[in-house]
Amino acid sequence: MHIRLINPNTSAAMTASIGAAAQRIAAPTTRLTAVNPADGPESIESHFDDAIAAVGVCEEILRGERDGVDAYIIACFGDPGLNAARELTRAPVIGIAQAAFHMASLVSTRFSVVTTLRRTVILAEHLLSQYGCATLCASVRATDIPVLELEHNPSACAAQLIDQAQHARDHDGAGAIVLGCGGMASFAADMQAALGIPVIDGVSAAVKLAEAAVGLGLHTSKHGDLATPLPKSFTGRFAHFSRS
Ligand SMILES: O=C(O)C[C@H]1NC(=O)NC1=O
Repeated sequence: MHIRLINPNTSAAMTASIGAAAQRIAAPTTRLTAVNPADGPESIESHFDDAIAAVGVCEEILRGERDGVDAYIIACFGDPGLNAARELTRAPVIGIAQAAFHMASLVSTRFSVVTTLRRTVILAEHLLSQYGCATLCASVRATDIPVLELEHNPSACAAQLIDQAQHARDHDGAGAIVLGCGGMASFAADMQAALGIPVIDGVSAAVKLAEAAVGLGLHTSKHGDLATPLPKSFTGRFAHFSRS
């Protein structure tokens, strides 16, 4: 099967690290390709960034349809454009936040999210509610690490992530930790060894869930709200989205 990872930000270095993390966990028979839009935010750390990034996600889905992709992963913790992307394909589309929350719920009764900037906490809280996981989440803790700092200064970032995860484990009642960024994938194994509790990276969780969905012969439902969008004209910079 062919799984396409879409890093919705335009950081090529983060796309490469996401692809490498996915490759470490994918089945030998799974072909992985990792891409990012040419246009859009270099990192996604706000509602505005999220909205702009969703357009690039949809463009990458349309490219993937031409490439015969079997499943897609939206490798940004805000899951930008997730349901819009699902309208554009019959293939499963897995968001790393949704994947991580559900994977954490299989190995703990309460988990905490450790994420980047404080202002993104509400994005995670909105997704927890949207996915029906809010009652399973003990806390969402911010490290105030800017997303791209994960690439630039990993050792300092690892220390801050561990510190917040230890507080979540010792004071919030978390039995597991969800990493709140696609760029944190490479930290999961060391953090799990240091903390002694499950640490879930959404990229890895999404790869295994995508493999499972394809293996089960599941497709995105085209009945109701995720049906292919109705034919309509788009103008100007979005003209390429027009469908007859
Ligand atoms: O929401 C965040 O802070 C993390 C999110 N932003 C990004 O550019 N990739 C991510 O996974």
